[in-house]
Amino acid sequence: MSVAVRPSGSVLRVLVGPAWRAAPGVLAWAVAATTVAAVASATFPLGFHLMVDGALAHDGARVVTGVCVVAVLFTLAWTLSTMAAARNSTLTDRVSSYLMARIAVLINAVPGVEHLERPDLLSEIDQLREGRRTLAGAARQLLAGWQVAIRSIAIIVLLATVYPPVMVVPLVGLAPMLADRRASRVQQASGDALAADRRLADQLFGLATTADTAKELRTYGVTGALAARHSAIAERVRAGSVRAALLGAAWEGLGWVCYATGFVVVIIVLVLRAVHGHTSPGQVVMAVSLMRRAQVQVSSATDTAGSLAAAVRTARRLLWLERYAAARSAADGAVPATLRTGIRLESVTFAYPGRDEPVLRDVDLTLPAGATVAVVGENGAGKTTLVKLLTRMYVPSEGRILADGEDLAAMPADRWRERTTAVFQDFLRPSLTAREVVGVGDLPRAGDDAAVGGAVARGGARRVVERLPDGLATPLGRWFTGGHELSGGQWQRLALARGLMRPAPLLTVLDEPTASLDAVAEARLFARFAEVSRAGREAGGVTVLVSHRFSTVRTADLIVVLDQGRVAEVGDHETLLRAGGTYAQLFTLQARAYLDPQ
Ligand SMILES: Nc1ncnc2c1ncn2[C@@H]1O[C@H](COP(=O)(O)OP(=O)(O)OP(=O)(O)O)[C@@H](O)[C@H]1O
Repeated sequence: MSVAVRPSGSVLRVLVGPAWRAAPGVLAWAVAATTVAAVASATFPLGFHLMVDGALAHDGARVVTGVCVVAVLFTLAWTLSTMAAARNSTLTDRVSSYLMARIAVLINAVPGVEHLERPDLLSEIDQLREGRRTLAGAARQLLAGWQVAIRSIAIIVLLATVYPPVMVVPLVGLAPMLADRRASRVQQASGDALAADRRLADQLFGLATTADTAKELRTYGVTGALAARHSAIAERVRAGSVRAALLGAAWEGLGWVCYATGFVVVIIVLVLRAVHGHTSPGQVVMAVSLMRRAQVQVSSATDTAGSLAAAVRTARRLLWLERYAAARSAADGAVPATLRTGIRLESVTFAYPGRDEPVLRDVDLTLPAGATVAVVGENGAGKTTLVKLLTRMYVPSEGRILADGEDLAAMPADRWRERTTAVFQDFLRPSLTAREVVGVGDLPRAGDDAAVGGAVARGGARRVVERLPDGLATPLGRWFTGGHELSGGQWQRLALARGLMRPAPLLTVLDEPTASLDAVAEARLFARFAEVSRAGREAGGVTVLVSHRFSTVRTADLIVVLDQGRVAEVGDHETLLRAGGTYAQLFTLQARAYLDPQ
């Protein structure tokens, strides 16, 4: 699937809509002020014509009128332009904040995580994020374009009164505009080609400067190699950008040479007409002033066109994201209130988008209502992928997943997720208060101390909270001044408590969330999750545990062994042990290692 950055919808809506929504009053004021300032600034050379011809004809009244015209129009134009510039920057700031919020909402409105894992979609999102400021300035650029249009019309009308063929002078300005568009396309192609490298360089920089990764990187002594790799990629990005900038500058230079040639020819024609008495000296002065102003308009038009072209590209990316999110949020199937039969996977095959090789193949499986199910298998067997399908982060490439007969793919993902809870190996460590860190597991009850306290107790995190200086009100993490940092195991316990916030979930996923706990603590915690799940038996919730620890796995009602994306064995501990297959071998190996660590 290629990224569709070619929307048929209204780009103009995305260019102007955010400004109208973010600051309608400021926008209306800016349009009025810009219009009046543009007319005033374009017509004041009329005063030069009156002054020069009045002086040559010794007509004092005309000279005074000319001076008044220049003074009034010039003052009006400057005052309004200055005020409009200040308001426009407020407008850009407000639109930028609005867009930031909008982009965040849209990224999160996409039900799955494909757009956050696929490099080509990530590039689009990165460029949208980076281009946000340019898009925020679109209303300002459109106003600048409007100003240029008004001034250009006024200039053309005044030039026509001097010598009609001179009206075409502003047309010569098309050359730099076209050249500028060409330059902008060159820059965009380069930006697109370098996007992946840029992201990689950012990621390497982040790795080399973040505390989370510092320990491991220093232990392996890879910081030097990392810095060298970052420099090499950054250099590649820099060289590519410079090449594109030079090529763009060459196109722009060519456009301006064409324009300058036309300008010189027109001045020669006007001077010759004045020498032969076809044009008054005042008109020549006015025409030269107007032509100079026409040149400024062309320059503004090219600047505006360049910025608008960049804004249009970002607008198209925003439209793409809007459609991408809408297309993936269209499901309206019902989410069962409780599970009676359970969750069934029917011939599920799944390949990550852009990959040919399936990660899961022909998976047929029933996870009975109320059961605790352990999923085991070697690294890369597809356990986390199975969890991603169950939590609706992805939909199967083939086959279906049914919750009491209802297809998960037909349900709104957020509605299904409201009835699920999960704790992952790479769980969140948000810099929030302890209450919020746990409470976000069920946002509507995040401020309910009884609910949070209950989850803390069930998650085995009571002692962690008791040791905090301000209990649940203690800010955690290193981003807060005075934030209290926790150990890996303490964070993990809070993550588990978070996973226990939701009442009666239909699906509880524990994807190796207990790596920082010892085997006994893990077994105890899983038992607690299973207990919670059984306590809400009337909801029929299924608990899925991904673990490499067989001491925990053996307690599950059902054990699924995955091997290279296929279901190799299914059954309870006793059955699988008796069958003497992969599970029995792995279990025996691990049990022996525990009993005889030599
Ligand atoms: N976002 C992704 N895009 C492409 N391929 C992926 C992605 N995530 C995982 N894979 C691939 O899918 C396969 C299964 O990965 P998965 O994470 O499901 O395995 P796992 O059984 O959970 O492994 P582990 O025990 O190491 O956690 C692997 O070969 C992996 O490379």
